[in-house]
Amino acid sequence: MRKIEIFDTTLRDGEQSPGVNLTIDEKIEIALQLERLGVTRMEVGFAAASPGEIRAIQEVAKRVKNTTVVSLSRSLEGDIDKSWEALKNAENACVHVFLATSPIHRQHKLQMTKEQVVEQAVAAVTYAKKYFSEIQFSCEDAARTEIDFLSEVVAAVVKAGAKVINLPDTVGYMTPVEYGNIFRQLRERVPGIENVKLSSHCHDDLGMAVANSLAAIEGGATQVECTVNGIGERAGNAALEEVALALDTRKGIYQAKTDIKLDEIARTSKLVSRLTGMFVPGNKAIVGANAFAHESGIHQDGVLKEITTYEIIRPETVGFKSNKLVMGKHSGRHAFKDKLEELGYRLEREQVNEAFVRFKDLCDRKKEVTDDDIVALLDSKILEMPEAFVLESLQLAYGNLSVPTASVRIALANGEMVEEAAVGNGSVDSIYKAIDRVTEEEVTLDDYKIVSVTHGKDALGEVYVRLSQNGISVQGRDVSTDVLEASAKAYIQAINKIIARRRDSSNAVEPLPLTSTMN
Ligand SMILES: CC(=O)SCCNC(=O)CCNC(=O)[C@H](O)C(C)(C)COP(=O)(O)OP(=O)(O)OC[C@H]1O[C@@H](n2cnc3c(N)ncnc32)[C@H](O)[C@@H]1OP(=O)(O)O
Ligand SMILES: CC(C)C(=O)C(=O)O
Ligand SMILES: [Mg+2]
Repeated sequence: MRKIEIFDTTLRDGEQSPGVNLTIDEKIEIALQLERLGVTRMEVGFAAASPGEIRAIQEVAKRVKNTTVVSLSRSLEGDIDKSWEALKNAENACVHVFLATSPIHRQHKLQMTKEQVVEQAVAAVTYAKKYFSEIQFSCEDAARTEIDFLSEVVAAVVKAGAKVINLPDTVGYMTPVEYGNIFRQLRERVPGIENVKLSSHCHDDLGMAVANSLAAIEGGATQVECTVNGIGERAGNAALEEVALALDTRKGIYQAKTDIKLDEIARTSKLVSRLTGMFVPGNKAIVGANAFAHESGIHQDGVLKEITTYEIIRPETVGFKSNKLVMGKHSGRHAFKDKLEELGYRLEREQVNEAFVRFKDLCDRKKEVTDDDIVALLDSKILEMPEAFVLESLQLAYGNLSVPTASVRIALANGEMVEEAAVGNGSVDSIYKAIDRVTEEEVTLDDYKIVSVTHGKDALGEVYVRLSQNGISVQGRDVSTDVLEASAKAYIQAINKIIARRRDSSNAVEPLPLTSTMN
């Protein structure tokens, strides 16, 4: 079996998804889960993008010990210096230097000749050696680069000291046969290529990112770059979970294995979805809500007789748990703690107690509490920030022929209670106007999404909002059986985040309340 290394770029290319902007704490959160998932490398950001990005990479690098932490850099000394600043305390660090090689990018974007591209790529790799023992070089838009020139650039950067060569299909243009052949041809043409790792990086513009990644493996790649849930620039990147499961399920074909702990996939997917606000469609392979659901009679008959008639992967394989303990109002602390451990959380006694109170509160509102409900409760707790405002109560007067009126009672940090009411163009609008009157914050609501995270009439609804104020953009989320309450809490959480960011423009990292002990 060949070993395939998984290079996760959820925190870099994944964060390039429009509307996604992770805080430092959120990046740490996801990074720790990626480490548990078993990725070989994780690209945490692009250090030169901002001082906050450098701090995020530094904070992740402090905590992650078993995975190589990567920062992306243009082929510029200044970018490489910043990556070093971000990574110098990492246990295992790698700089990922890139330069576009295709004619379109050379001519229109870089306005450089072939000779200048080779020269700048070599100079960058040579400069990076000053700091880093592990250097990955990417020929951006490799897939649309003339094969002779691609071979020339790769030969030059390998000679200069690059240890990993990544050949991205930056715009998702390739077919599997074409992309696999690029790897085959480079292996034939470039002297010394057997001494470096070859890596794929595929985008999903034509829906072929995973197929192309697998074709790259067949062509000789030993590293695959991908993101959780396939998020990323434009249509996204190859989905990590799909690559991992394709290799595992069809090992007879690919003869390859990864270090991915498959049963951590469901948890990782949920965490990334919640923190990025990029919801997973129901029909998404491996992690969609319907990925293991059988709806039609003939299928149901088949799986009842023999599960493999319609199921090629067991849900447990990727960490979807079967409900062994039924949790509800009559459950005690022991059963709850057992359930948390079954779901993969290892919490301190105090944290269990705190979660238990929230669980009991939910039981009063919901007949049966499912595993998803509990994970949602814990994840919403993880997101809590220092609170300038706390919603105490919410009342809404609504009728289909009258204007909705919301009244809110909100606790301020000094303990004072403030009440306000407002009318609006709908229930949510009236709630948000009443909250604005209390907080006196001028914010713009850039995005509002609502999804059902569990099933049934009393299902938990998750609300996601994105707010901005003077260039600061934050997300807020909350989960509740009452979507209007969740809407109010998500909005207040986002306002609290804006205040925290503004107050602490140096952006010191808050200790993580729960997940540092999540298993
Ligand atoms: C395919 C990918 O995903 S690549 C990664 C994309 N990710 C990002 O861009 C996110 C982070 N980016 C940023 O924060 C900003 O773009 C920065 C800080 C890096 C640069 O900002 P600015 O200095 O304002 O430049 P801007 O982004 O407008 O333009 C990019 C410049 O870099 C140049 N450039 C692009 N790629 C490279 C490269 N690999 N090496 C060297 N220069 C490059 C462009 O030609 C352009 O140069 P010009 O200003 O001389 O025309
Ligand atoms: C920076 C590179 C690796 C990239 O993201 C791409 O080419 O898509
Ligand atoms: Mg990319």
